[in-house]
Amino acid sequence: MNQKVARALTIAGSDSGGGAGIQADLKTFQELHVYGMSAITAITVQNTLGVHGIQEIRPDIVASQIEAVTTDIGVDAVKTGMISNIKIMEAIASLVKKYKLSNLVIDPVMISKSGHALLKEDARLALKELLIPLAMVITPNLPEAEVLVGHSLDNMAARKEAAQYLRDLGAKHVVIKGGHLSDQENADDLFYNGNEFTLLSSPRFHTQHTHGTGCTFSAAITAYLAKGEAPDIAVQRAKNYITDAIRYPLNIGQGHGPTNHWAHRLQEEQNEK
Ligand SMILES: Nc1ncnc2c1ncn2[C@@H]1O[C@H](COP(=O)(O)OP(=O)(O)O)[C@@H](O)[C@H]1O
Ligand SMILES: Cc1ncc(COP(=O)(O)OP(=O)(O)O)c(N)n1
Repeated sequence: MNQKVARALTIAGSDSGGGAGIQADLKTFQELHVYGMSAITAITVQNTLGVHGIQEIRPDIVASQIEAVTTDIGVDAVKTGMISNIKIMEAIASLVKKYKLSNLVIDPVMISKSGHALLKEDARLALKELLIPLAMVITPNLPEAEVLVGHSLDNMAARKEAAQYLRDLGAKHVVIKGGHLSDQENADDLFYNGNEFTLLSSPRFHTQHTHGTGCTFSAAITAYLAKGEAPDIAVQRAKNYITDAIRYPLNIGQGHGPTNHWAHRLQEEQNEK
């Protein structure tokens, strides 16, 4: 077997509970048959009930992790998740430029669903100025998009304008995720490629097991980009992946449990029986 292996790097925080962050990203890469690598930005003490502590990693150590894998193994696509402070953000942006990591997916993680701040307020501007201009795809959830544009986005016209604003900052493709629109029947994400708007649509499942949905979705986009898919296709395939991962929950933990990374295999396994 002499097959080319697609390689993806996640630059994100560790979630000890395994539902979000680095752990969710690596599980997603593995499930989608992409070789996964990591640069850890912070260690969180976390479970399905919440975030109980954070230890940031030194910026030079974050940078060294990125350099180590980029210069040796190589990276076909990269994603960022939790980047809590400006110094780490500066280090990442400079290496993305140095190594011309063009397939960059930015999940602008700010607050966990349990309400814990994962990005310092003074780092928001750096996110806009340093990282977003480098993005192939950016995937804010609704509250994150509102912070980035600085006002509420309570209707579709406002969300389309926000997507254009993020394009103008330099992100080539924008997905404003609709998971937080809990009064809507569907979980629809607004995708914008600079020419047209598309809805990535799925049924909305009434479940408390949505911890790490954003991480898993952005990791799946990264995996498909690493495999050579165009961004328009990568986001749709990632939407299918996260939809199944939410549709068939694992029912783990006492709080907001993780998504099911094996779910996309259930159909295949049924067919094999
Ligand atoms: N209850 C749900 N049912 C179906 N899809 C969902 C649900 N909640 C979130 N999603 C989907 O999961 C992905 C992540 O969205 P979201 O939860 O908004 O992000 P985040 O985890 O960053 O807050 C999106 O594709 C969104 O539409
Ligand atoms: C270490 C770490 N990174 C990111 C998040 C946020 O994950 P997300 O996919 O947005 O889902 P929720 O945690 O908000 O449910 C996290 N919690 N931890």
